[in-house]
Amino acid sequence: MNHLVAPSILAADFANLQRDIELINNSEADLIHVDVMDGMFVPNISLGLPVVKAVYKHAKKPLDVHLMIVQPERYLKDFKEAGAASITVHYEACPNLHRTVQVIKELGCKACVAINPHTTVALLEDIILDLDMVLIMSVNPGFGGQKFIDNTYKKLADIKALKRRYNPELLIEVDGGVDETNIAKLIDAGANVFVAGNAVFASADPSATIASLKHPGILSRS
Ligand SMILES: O=C(CO)[C@@H](O)[C@H](O)COP(=O)(O)O
Ligand SMILES: [Co+2]
Repeated sequence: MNHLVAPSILAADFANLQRDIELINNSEADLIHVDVMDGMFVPNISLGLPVVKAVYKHAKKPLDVHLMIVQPERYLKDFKEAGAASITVHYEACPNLHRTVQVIKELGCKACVAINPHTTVALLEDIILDLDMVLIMSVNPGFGGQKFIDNTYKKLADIKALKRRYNPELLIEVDGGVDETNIAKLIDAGANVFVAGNAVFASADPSATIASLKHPGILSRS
């Protein structure tokens, strides 16, 4: 399949959020990545349900909601109602992960589990069959603009092997420090959904950057 690009609005201008949503709408982006942080699971607070609802009102692309919160099962229905097309919960935040994943699917959302850089891929073996997508964190969650962690490539090799064995349709998302310099190598390593925050919104021409993430190897800038 062709890979998907999901700009993260964490790096957007929150005072001009509608403008930045329209920018994504009119770009080659496939998804809109929404980072929800609670100041507990991660040392940062970002945005919550009212903002997700406001984004959904203007979004023409599916919302890929990444919950970096403790006990995310408390809010799954709320995020579905706020407009989430897919819901990502963290392995590290869910003691009853199987039940949490079933609830996400019963709500009609795509179910995704994220793992932090220190969490080994092997821990996903008994849940992978139930998932639509796995998110490999390539930075420690909590902040945009961090340096990509190279061990991600090893983790991609591991998740690719599990995917081949148990769930060939599984999507593999990479989140953190993705940009025009590493996306081609990440595609080669087996990832097919790419979150990009700073690479997009800190660039001079965000739409052109999205286009070049969508077509790596092709010079999309004139
Ligand atoms: O989930 C997170 C951070 O915790 C991400 O989605 C960031 O928003 C990605 O930002 P960049 O590393 O691409 O700037
Ligand atoms: Co994210």
